[in-house]
Amino acid sequence: MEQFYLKNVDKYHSLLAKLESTPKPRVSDGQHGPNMVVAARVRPVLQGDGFPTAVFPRSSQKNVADIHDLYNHPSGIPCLKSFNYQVDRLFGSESTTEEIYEDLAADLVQFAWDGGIATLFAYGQTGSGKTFTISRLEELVAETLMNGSMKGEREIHMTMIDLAGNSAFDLLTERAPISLLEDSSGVTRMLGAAEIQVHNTTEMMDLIERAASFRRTASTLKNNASSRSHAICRIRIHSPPTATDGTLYLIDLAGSEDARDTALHGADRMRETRDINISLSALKDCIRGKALVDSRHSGQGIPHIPFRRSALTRVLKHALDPEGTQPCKTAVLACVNPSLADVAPSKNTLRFAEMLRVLDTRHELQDSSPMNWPNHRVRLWIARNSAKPRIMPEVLAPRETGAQLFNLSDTEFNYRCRKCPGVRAEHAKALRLKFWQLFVES
Ligand SMILES: Nc1ncnc2c1ncn2[C@@H]1O[C@H](COP(=O)(O)OP(=O)(O)OP(=O)(O)O)[C@@H](O)[C@H]1O
Repeated sequence: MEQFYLKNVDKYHSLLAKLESTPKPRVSDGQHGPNMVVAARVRPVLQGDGFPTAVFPRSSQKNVADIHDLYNHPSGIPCLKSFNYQVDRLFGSESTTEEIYEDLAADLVQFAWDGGIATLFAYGQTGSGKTFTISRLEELVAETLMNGSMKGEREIHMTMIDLAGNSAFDLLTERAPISLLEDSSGVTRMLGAAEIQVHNTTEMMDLIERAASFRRTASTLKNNASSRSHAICRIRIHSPPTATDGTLYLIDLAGSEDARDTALHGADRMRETRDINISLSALKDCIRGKALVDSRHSGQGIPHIPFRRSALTRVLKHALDPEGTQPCKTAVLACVNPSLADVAPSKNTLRFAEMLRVLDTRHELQDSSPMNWPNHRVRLWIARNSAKPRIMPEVLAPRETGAQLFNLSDTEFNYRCRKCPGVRAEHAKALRLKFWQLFVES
């Protein structure tokens, strides 16, 4: 495939030049939940990449990224295939890690300082900038915790471990193996892992550097020092005896590897890749399960959350358990390599990020009578539910969209109402009247 892309780079540029400068707007699908943010970072094209960028953050919609792939059409004439993905926050190639810290991580640090469990994951294909981002974030966290700007006195304790398959290693004691054992309250303890108290930024940075030097890496096609394990940095913030300890996790997940690379390295690497994929899939289910409960999507109680499926989710159980008593917040940063040759894994990464998003419906449930909805919310409902394929209010005149909904049979209308989170069947009639009122006015 790389050969195909290389051969057709000029064609790719000419097809891009012919693209409409303002793509059709993607319907905004609402706000993220209170305790979960899914962001993406597109790293710059690096000198050695050798391919043009294929991932374009939209200027008109700040949280949408377009990917334009070059498709090897059976007719022999390459053509463009475009895809778009929506996240809660998108950081383009010019964004710095400092901006990401301010926008995404600073809130988590404060949350952990105040006694909550805050977790930040960096996820993405190999060579997409996860380690680059997490390392700098760790430095910024160290500066914030140690520069005296936070209110109150706390003790800071650090643990850094590495998970490869079901094995765990302590990165602060030269990769000594450790055991993951569940205690009687169901919390997984890292037995044998050192927990070191730090008193200033230098001590904290020394530990971070020491841990980085013991991280398990291997060479992949995309990255000469690819991380083949999940690195977990746990910062326990010990409060005065009356308050609960806060915890901040910064997690650099193992890079998802390309099938070509796996094929080159044989059975061991394939097993390793399989383990990584199992743990990432379990993580996705756990994060989503918790976010669903937090956003009150799940009316039928707590969904099954597969903590036991991987060592990673066992270790993080208390941070992702909807039944846990300590408040939790999670941020996921999907890292993307924008190179044209990496379009397939970039699409996978952004699809994974989209799957993690759970939109907040709490306000809808609190105020579920559509007669009380503000007009913008009615329009959003129409955009989501008016027809298949969806009709966007920008594409069709509002009166026409409203009329189309109004003219549906009762059964069809009720069916669509039931599919919309937060709308109960008994409100369908009110919703219908509201549409009529709105569109007669418009
Ligand atoms: N935002 C960025 N700006 C400049 N260079 C970057 C950026 N992000 C990543 N890089 C560079 O890209 C290369 C790959 O980055 P990194 O090792 O962080 O990837 P990774 O996703 O952790 O890969 P793996 O999963 O294989 O460990 C490094 O040389 C890094 O310096």
